[in-house]
Amino acid sequence: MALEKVHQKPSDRAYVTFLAGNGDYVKGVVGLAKGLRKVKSAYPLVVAMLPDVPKEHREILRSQGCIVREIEPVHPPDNQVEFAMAYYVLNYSKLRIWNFEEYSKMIYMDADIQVFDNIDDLFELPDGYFYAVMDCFCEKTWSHSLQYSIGYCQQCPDKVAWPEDMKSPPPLYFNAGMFVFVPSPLTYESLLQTLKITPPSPFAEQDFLNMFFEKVYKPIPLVYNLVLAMLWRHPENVELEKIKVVHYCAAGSKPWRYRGEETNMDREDIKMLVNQWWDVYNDETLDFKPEITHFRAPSADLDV
Ligand SMILES: O=c1ccn([C@@H]2O[C@H](COP(=O)(O)OP(=O)(O)O)[C@@H](O)[C@H]2O)c(=O)[nH]1
Ligand SMILES: OC[C@H]1O[C@H](O[C@@H]2[C@@H](O)[C@H](O)[C@@H](O)[C@H](O)[C@@H]2O)[C@H](O)[C@@H](O)[C@H]1O
Ligand SMILES: [Mn+2]
Repeated sequence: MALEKVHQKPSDRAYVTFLAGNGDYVKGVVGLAKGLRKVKSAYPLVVAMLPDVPKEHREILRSQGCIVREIEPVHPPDNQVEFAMAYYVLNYSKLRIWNFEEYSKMIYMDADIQVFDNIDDLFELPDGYFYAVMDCFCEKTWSHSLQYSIGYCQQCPDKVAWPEDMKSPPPLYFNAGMFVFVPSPLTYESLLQTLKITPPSPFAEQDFLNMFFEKVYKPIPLVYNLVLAMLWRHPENVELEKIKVVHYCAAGSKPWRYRGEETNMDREDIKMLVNQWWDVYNDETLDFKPEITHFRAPSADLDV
């Protein structure tokens, strides 16, 4: 009796993260893969990885159901700028994801992000905009900026107004650790060509993406990307129980390296969020189980 295989509908939507080096960010990717499974996301996780990611790490990610895609690095033009973190120069390679044209829409998330509630609804947002959560300028990492020296932050624009004698406040600025985008060869080529003539700046590809998408950037609520510094910089803007996505980007907050010693890392809410990350990472019931192919006999015409 012939058996027909029931196929899952192939998805042209996916989450995508970025992995470089042979360090411990691979733990972040495993955590993210398990977190997306825990919230029953309908879409796979693609990992855009640089050639320097070791075979062992690639196998770990494949065994967790990740779709592994090797990308070539993207280097910014030569520059004298000091990046806010020296390793940020790596992050320009994120731009390769715009070339994943087999996907109609993707959600990018850093490997130091965890998803605690299903956010698949973001895939239904109307095309034509670049969706991401607004960042905060109050951390010392921003000390190079005019905003920081004035004490201005877009998270509380009325607290310290932008000086009258200076031109209008800076355009809304997003955190590039999470965004909804449409892969497109045209956009990809334009990104790479524009990068060649754009002097690098302290927040590397995040600054570049903010400049590139300025006119189409549409903020989405911070529940979709809680930049941890918001907890102590703008607690009035945060309702922790409603947060869907946590971004462990504050210094010392990477769960897999957490020691609780850096500034603000001894906060109870930080300890709770780090423990929640570990609960997902250590939960073996969330490990990937290769899909059992469902076979079903074609509906036989019963002789009655
Ligand atoms: O050694 C590294 C550094 C960074 N990343 C990737 O680049 C992203 C951006 O770096 P990071 O999250 O540390 O920046 P932050 O959001 O903390 O500024 C990470 O989440 C990883 O996806 C990586 O894979 N290996
Ligand atoms: O390469 C630049 C990076 O810039 C961003 O991180 C920053 C930013 O959020 C600041 O506002 C915080 O103060 C800081 O802690 C944090 O590291 C993105 O998260 C990351 O993906 C990447 O684009
Ligand atoms: Mn990050």
